[in-house]
Amino acid sequence: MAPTTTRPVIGTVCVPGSKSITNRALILAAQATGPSILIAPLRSRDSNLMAAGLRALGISIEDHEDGSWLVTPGPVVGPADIDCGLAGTVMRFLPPLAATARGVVRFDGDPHARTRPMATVLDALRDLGADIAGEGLPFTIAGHGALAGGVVTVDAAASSQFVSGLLLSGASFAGGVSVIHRGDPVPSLPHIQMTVLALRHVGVEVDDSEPNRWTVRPGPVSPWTTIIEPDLSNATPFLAAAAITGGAVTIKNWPSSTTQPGDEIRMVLQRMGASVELVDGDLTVTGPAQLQGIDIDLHDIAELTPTIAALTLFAAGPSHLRGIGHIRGHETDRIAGLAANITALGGDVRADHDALHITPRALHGGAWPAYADHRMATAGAIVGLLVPGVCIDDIDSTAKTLPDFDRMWDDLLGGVS
Ligand SMILES: O=C(O)C1=C[C@@H](OP(=O)(O)O)[C@@H](O)[C@H](O)C1
Ligand SMILES: C=C(OP(=O)(O)O)C(=O)O
Repeated sequence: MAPTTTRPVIGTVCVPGSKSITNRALILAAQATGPSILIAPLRSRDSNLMAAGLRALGISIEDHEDGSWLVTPGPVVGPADIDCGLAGTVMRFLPPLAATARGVVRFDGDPHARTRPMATVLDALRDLGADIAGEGLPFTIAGHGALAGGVVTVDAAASSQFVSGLLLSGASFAGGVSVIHRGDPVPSLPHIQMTVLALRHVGVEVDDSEPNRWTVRPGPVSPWTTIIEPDLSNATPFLAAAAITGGAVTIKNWPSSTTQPGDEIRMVLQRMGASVELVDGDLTVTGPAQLQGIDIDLHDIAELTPTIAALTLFAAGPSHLRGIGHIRGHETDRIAGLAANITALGGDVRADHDALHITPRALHGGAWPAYADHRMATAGAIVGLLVPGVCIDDIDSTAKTLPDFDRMWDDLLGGVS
């Protein structure tokens, strides 16, 4: 049962490392010319699965007591069985590296993972010289110890991760890789920028001067000792708690500049009427007496949709969340899931093929299925703050990126700061 509150939520939260940065850093460290240290990496199901997958391929990843990971690269070898769980970053980022392995590498994942879009990555790898059986999870790569690489055309309208995955291992392909996108606009483009900047950081040459074309030159990857930033998307439910209750929540160590699209929550909350202040790495959101509705295109920051949808339920007027068609391929069909859950609580929501239109009205308690989706679960927790009797069936789904979510949420509501 989601905890409710009758008073403004006030407190301070430290959010663990970014999923997107941790899993990029792991893939890059696995290809480096020497050991890398990841300081404060995310330790969650998605990042543990990435680490387990790399270990299965022969990469050494040592756990240190302070929570850091020492990654020592080695030859990428099969046979290996890789569990992707429900992690998009594992299922799209690891196969390109596995395609350079010597030996057979089998991939599978959770039941719903088998329905997430995957064929684009596998077809692209085939075009680049890989020997693959399967069209989606489960699939098998018969690695020959090297991948030719070269130019490949993909339709990445369903996920930016198709592009990021190919680029992240491109320096290890014999001919590098040039990825050309043809199709509707690529969603979550800032996540590709995150990939490009991470590659440059480890000395890989990337040309992204033309829209919809990214070229990675083959060459060495430098070791990377880095402190992983907090996960800004995972910070959003805590900020939402302040925004809807007229409270004030501070997130520690908010980066002053970042490649994480989650940073855009500042703009969203401001547009909805909250006050947002970033001082010396502390981001504080103070909720207004009344939030305003918002009409916004979330194509670039679609990962934030569940949190923003929850916020809009408590606004003064209607909201329109547009450009989010591809989130039907996320952990669950998030458009359908949000629409069903909001409707079940008495809410007024209309789902288009690529948008949610929400008009606030009084809600009542009821079931809020998580559909194994961490962000659906945290969206339910936000709603439950002000709607007594919201029952989230699977709060443990938050372990995908934030295993401690329920304790952190309770601590915040208990006024621990
Ligand atoms: O590259 C990444 O780390 C991610 C890219 C985005 O995927 P999509 O492009 O499929 O939205 C985002 O939603 C996901 O949470 C993480
Ligand atoms: C879309 C998400 O995850 P994934 O990396 O599994 O695609 C997400 O975390 O919101």
